[in-house]
Amino acid sequence: MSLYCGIACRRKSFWCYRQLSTYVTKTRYLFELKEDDDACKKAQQTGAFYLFHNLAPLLQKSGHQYLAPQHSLFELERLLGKFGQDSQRIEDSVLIGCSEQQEAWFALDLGLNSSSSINASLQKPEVEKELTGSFTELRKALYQLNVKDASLLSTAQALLRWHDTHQFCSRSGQPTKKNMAGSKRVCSSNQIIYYPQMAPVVITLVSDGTRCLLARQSFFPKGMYSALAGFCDIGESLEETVRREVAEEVGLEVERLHYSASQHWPFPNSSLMIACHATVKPGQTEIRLNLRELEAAAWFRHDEVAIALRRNNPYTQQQNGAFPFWLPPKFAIAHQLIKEWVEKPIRFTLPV
Ligand SMILES: NC(=O)c1ccc[n+]([C@@H]2O[C@H](COP(=O)([O-])OP(=O)(O)OC[C@H]3O[C@@H](n4cnc5c(N)ncnc54)[C@H](O)[C@@H]3O)[C@@H](O)[C@H]2O)c1
Ligand SMILES: [Mg+2]
Repeated sequence: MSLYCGIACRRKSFWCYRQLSTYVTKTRYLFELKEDDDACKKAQQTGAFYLFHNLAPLLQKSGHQYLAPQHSLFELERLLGKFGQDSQRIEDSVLIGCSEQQEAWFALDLGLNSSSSINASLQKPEVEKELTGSFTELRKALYQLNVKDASLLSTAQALLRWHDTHQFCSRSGQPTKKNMAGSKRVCSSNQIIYYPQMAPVVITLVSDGTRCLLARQSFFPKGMYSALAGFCDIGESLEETVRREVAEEVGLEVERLHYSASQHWPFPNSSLMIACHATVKPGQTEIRLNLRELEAAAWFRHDEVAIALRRNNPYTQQQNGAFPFWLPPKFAIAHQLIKEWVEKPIRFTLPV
């Protein structure tokens, strides 16, 4: 950014935004709303609100799809008034993004206990009737939302859950207060700042060159297999987590690693999934299953996996009572990782 633009920015003139790309302008606008409560409150005037009830988003069915309706501040104030709630409750909303035209997007949960208003939570059936929608479990609806809404509602649910479970300071026990945007909470007595956290999880597709290793946990739907996954322990690098988790879960030693992609995964809490491919030492492919962690694990041939990728889950039981194996849905990073292995040879770069 040129000096002139830098000086102009300090005067917050429009000119400096004109030189920046839309994405940079949008990112800086969101940064400003997180840092400046007054700017964030002002943005609510022209913003759009996504509503939740006990972490379930308000959705409307449209054919096989779900739509996520937005509500203006005026509509929200009218709704709260209709149910005898003061508009103070809107202070519980969290900033979750904005449009390219800098229309800020917020999420507000009408079912969780409010820390800003004395009123009780709103009753779900009445609100659903008024808004002609239904508060739907996100995990069920995720398959039928468009990519933008799925990502936005996942972020919103994670942030709303985080605020609901971090109402008090873990050191003083005193109440914490969120800033207008909901990007942090501060302890009212010792000023400790708490930031929303995601737990890093590695998800690894281990291969021996021709086959890949898939596993299932006992609570997986019948027949579903996925890549190995595990939370990073404190102090570990990602490479160390991959090595440990594969050794822990299937008793194998990985030797090379290739980073693939990452994904925010809101279930059951907020995880940051970091997806990698890994290879095992040739000839050292005997699986020694850790039954504490997994129900089953096996090597699968390329052709078997390619067929399973095309199978819609959940697959119906066969005559012999078996469930042919199937894979996580397309929006799960496990599916993308497995699809990547099927479709193109992986160039392993990192030694583990
Ligand atoms: N998006 C996807 O494609 C995909 C695929 C597989 C798993 N996952 C997710 O990855 C996560 C980890 O999978 P896993 O269960 O095999 O992990 P895992 O193998 O580490 O086993 C889970 C255990 O890890 C311990 N643990 C350590 N840190 C934890 C933390 N921060 N939160 C919760 N438990 C913690 C707990 O004892 C827990 O029982 C799960 O939340 C799962 O939903 C996502
Ligand atoms: Mg695991």
